Amino acid sequence: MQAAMPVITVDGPSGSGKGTVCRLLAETLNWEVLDSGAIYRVLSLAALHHQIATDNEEGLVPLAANLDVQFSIDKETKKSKIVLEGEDVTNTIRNEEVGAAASKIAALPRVREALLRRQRAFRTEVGLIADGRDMGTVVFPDAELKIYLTASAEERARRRFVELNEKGHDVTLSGLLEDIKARDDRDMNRKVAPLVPASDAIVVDTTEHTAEQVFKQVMSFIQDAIVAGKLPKSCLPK
Ligand SMILES: Nc1ncnc2c1ncn2[C@@H]1O[C@H](COP(=O)(O)OP(=O)(O)OP(=O)(O)O)[C@@H](O)[C@H]1O
Ligand SMILES: Nc1ccn([C@H]2C[C@H](O)[C@@H](COP(=O)(O)O)O2)c(=O)n1
Repeated sequence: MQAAMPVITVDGPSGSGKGTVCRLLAETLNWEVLDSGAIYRVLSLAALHHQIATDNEEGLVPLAANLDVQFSIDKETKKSKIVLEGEDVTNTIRNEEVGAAASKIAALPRVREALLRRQRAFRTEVGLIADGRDMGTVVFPDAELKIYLTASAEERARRRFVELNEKGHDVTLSGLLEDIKARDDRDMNRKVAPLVPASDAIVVDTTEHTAEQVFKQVMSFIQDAIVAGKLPKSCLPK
């Protein structure tokens, strides 16, 4: 039987820099990425399209189990592309309303259960970088390396403010801080798979560090894991 491919999990609250670090890691190691938040976001958009409320677990479970979504990498731009029921939703799923709805849907135990197999299926031919909230605790408890990124809520709101301002969105820092705190509260205090560091995760507070510094730090943890025999030396670029 073929051995399971190695997994590095990167969990943490919204705006802690998971997506940024995961993209850099995947490029460097030439591994696949599972953006599990995108799956919850796509489901919340599908629920909106099908007029299913975010607290209607009965209605959401079959939608989650049969979600017609494709994740791919655009060959020219090298950016990820997400198609839901034939519609390109790559940008639509990134807005704050969809994020908040995703966080509500994600609190429903049977919805999470229905999405488990789809997430685990990302562990295929090469190594996997898994980005989310419960990657190290529930989805890949046997991951070779687990990272938990965090940062103060104020810094995370500031980062989001800069990002959305650059994209021309009309947002306020105080509004974003409120949204981030509400999302933290829901994600950290739900009954199933709450956002907590796995007991064997390395916790990195990124508040005072640039994305490049955080990436370098995580690369040093990968080096340590190789020395400890947890990750194969072949995972590093020649
Ligand atoms: N260490 C950092 N310092 C400053 N800005 C950062 C840092 N890491 C990421 N950013 C910026 O902060 C914003 C949020 O980062 P990112 O999307 O990677 O966070 P995330 O944890 O994946 O959030 P979410 O869970 O909501 O998807 C982006 O604009 C990104 O460029
Ligand atoms: N593994 C995951 C990933 C995401 N969620 C939920 C909770 C988040 O607030 C929401 C959106 O995630 P984001 O794209 O901002 O990372 O989805 C979860 O519960 N478990």
